[in-house]
Amino acid sequence: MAAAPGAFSLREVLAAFQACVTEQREVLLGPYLQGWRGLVRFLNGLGAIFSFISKDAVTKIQIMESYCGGEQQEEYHTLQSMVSYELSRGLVDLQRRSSHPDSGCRTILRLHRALRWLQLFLEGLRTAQQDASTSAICTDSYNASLAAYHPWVVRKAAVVAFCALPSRNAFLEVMNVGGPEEAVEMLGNALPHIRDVYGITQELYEQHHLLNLP
Ligand SMILES: CCCCCCCCCCCCC/C=C/[C@@H](O)[C@H](COP(=O)(O)O)NC(=O)CCCCCCCCCCCCCCC
Repeated sequence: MAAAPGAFSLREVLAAFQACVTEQREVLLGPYLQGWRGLVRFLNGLGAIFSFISKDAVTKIQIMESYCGGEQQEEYHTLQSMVSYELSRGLVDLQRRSSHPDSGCRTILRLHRALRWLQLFLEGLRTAQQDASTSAICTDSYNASLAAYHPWVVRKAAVVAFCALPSRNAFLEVMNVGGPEEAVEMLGNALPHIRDVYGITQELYEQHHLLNLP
């Protein structure tokens, strides 16, 4: 079953991550942020209990959009150009947040860590049994990724919110990609692109010692 015309489908959202990587293996920030916008829209549709998560994601997307549409927008065309621009101009707080608390580098790092959660979650969702618990898949993915960077109170609130997630099949249904088999197939096609974006970003941040920005 195809998604209704005009309906919001996660297929396009995940396709944005495919459009991120150029032939030169650079990551385009436009489609990257577009992908995140779509994910947040999807998250909002899951219920108000997730709004503390989507608010934080929106704040970070907006910070990035203001750079990408601002005076120095050329420098924010790709992740690579952003890193070299901000580092060469001393626009990144490396030890503690002070004069540049919202640099592009630290803001993308937060989304990058969340992308690892997304990758693990989608992999879990794709390979789990039909009757698996989405909230257990989500909790496991979170504990194996983002949780390490969050204080206790955020971890608690996140795990409580995950309990509100629908069952695996209902979740695949709200993705609006078609039936569960089609959704699983779409995830199989989308995941290599998400992994690719994650891998390129991770390598770039490692090279420049940016993985622990405050
Ligand atoms: C489907 C269930 C969705 C669960 C989402 C899992 C992620 C849980 C993250 C909990 C974040 C809580 C909010 C606060 C975060 C900040 O403290 C923290 C650090 O920022 P700071 O250094 O500026 O303080 N921020 C972050 O780590 C960034 C979090 C960004 C989360 C974006 C989550 C978007 C989720 C999109 C879900 C779409 C699911 C699609 C599946 C088919």
